[in-house]
Amino acid sequence: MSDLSVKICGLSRPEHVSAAVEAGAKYIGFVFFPKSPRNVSLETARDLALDVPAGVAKVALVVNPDDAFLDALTATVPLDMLQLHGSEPPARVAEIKARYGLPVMKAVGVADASDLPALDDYGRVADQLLVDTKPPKDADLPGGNGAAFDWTLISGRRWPVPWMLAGGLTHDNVAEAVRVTGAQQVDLSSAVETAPGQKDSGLIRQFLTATKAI
Ligand SMILES: O=C(O)c1ccccc1N[C@@H]1O[C@H](COP(=O)(O)O)[C@@H](O)[C@H]1O
Repeated sequence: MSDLSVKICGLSRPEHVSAAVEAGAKYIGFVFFPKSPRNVSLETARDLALDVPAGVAKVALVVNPDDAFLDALTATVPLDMLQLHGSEPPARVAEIKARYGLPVMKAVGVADASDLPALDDYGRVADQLLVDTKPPKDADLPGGNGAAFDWTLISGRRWPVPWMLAGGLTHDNVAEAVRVTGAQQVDLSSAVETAPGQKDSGLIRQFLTATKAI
């Protein structure tokens, strides 16, 4: 039995939250980014979050948020973690941690070796790292594009905080991704959808079943 922790991100319907929780996901992610097909309102996220049992972390994915938005988010949605998926510098990560008292996971995009020092920088201030594929400069979304990076870039690398692997993970490639990187946590969105933003309970179960065989 695998000890791999799985985060299913970009959920917007109660049946998909239930499918993820029942299949063993340890983190549930809600996206607050208007350009994303997975964007949810504060009220939708609140209602979904209220159904998530203790022991499963409710994560809000935000992109370069200002304090006014974070004030409203944290006042409305019961959360266990903030995921910063924009270009927030380390000082802003530290400021958000201090202001809201929630653990912060910082996403860092990787395309080549020049992206790796940022992981050390953020590893000094964030509670967790999310090692994701760096999007192309002209991409609409800073993540959630279903594209993997060269996992050998982080093979054997470790940071002083827990970390998740993300970017183009599927039920077919997750075992190899874990073998190459040594990840103990993984995060995904696109591969458990039938179209952008359309989650599928069967695909969610299929992914979690695949991780149990690792
Ligand atoms: O999913 C989104 O719409 C999204 C929007 C803005 C920033 C990040 C987003 N998704 C995150 O991207 C990674 C990888 O996703 P995928 O499996 O490659 O689709 C994951 O952390 C998502 O939470």
